[in-house]
Amino acid sequence: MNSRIKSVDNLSFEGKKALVRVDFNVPLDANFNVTDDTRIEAALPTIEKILSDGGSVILMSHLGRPKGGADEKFSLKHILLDLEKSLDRKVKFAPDCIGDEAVQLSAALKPGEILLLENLRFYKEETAGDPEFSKKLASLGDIYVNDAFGTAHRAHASTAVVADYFNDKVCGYLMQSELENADKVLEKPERPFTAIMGGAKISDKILIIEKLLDKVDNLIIGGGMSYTFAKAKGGKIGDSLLEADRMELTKELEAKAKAKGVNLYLPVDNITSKEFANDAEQGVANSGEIPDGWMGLDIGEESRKIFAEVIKNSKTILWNGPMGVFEMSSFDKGTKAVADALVEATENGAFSLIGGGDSAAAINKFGYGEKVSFVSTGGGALLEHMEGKVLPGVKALEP
Ligand SMILES: Nc1ncnc2c1ncn2[C@@H]1O[C@H](COP(=O)(O)OP(=O)(O)O)[C@@H](O)[C@H]1O
Ligand SMILES: O=C(OP(=O)(O)O)[C@H](O)COP(=O)(O)O
Repeated sequence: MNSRIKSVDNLSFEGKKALVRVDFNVPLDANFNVTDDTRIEAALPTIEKILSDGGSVILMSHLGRPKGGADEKFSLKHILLDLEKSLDRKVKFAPDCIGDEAVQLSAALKPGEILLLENLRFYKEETAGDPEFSKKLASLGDIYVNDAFGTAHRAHASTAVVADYFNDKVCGYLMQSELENADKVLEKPERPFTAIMGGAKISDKILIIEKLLDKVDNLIIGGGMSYTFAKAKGGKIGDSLLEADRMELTKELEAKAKAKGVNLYLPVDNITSKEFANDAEQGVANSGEIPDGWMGLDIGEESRKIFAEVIKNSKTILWNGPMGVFEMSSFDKGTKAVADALVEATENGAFSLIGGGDSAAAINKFGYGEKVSFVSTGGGALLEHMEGKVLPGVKALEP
């Protein structure tokens, strides 16, 4: 981790009010119930540390991407009960993240008490990184703590600019462990090092794939993005996902992999379907031989075997993006096979890091959360960190 930044362990919070940026951007169902509380649970150690020092905690976060002011749908009060249950404590709520009430509630906080502020993104000044807005937030606390790794790639008021107004600014335990685990993969990984990339879009992941070619021994590409590779080679992909404007790029990536001596594995067979539906008619097709009217929605049995073998023989594994439409049980076998191999490799001593919202959801769906080395709470943040970009939320904590 960046040796210039301090963590919560370097300070005592006794008698202090800590303004803590967390990433409580969690998924909600139609009734506004939290469907995955991983990010809430992940913030608990930092909160507990501050409270046990004798401090109080003011939590601030965004939820979703509200447009144009306060919007009930994106209120953080939807997560309040979940947070209280996780902490086993009462949490106060400020219905506005700045203003008189927030100031009064913060000022009245006693040691051991927690206040949650309403969604920061109800103000456009948050994403704009407005200094005046940042100053108002800063006035609520004595010490700034950033534990929002999932949002550390954003240079927003609460993730970066606010730090300018504090002498004491530190990272929380989650931020610290996210950075340390990413570094295990980035710096001197044990070999063989295998990266598994999947998911829907090449365009989202192109930078990281290029960067990884300098580091990995094996690169496995599955999921929706693999069909653009197949099409670029002259194959037939039917109605499978295609990013036509990225076809040239896939050829360049293949050439780069070859030049760097990286083994590139693409699916050799696919589970196909007539429709994007769990119960639609299914088939199997070799890669590059998917008939018109069919789409590839998962990797096939032979691909699963090949990928699993490579993964099981690896000592460092990075996984980002599912192998198929794992949300539907008919198309989750490729993703499950990769997850199984990853767990086996981890049991045999490999270090496995899983990043990306959907890969983490897949790991949790299969009940493997505790069986892999580290599941990152970051999607975009992890990828940008791995691409070698300096995360604004981390940079802001430097003295
Ligand atoms: N063959 C495919 N066709 C269509 N969608 C796919 C396919 N394979 C994977 N996906 C979809 O890709 C999505 C995940 O992509 P992405 O957001 O890039 O992953 P992550 O969040 O792990 O980074 C999932 O919703 C999954 O259903
Ligand atoms: O969920 C998040 O990012 P992710 O979807 O990349 O994991 C973060 O909370 C950042 O949210 P944003 O992408 O709206 O800035």
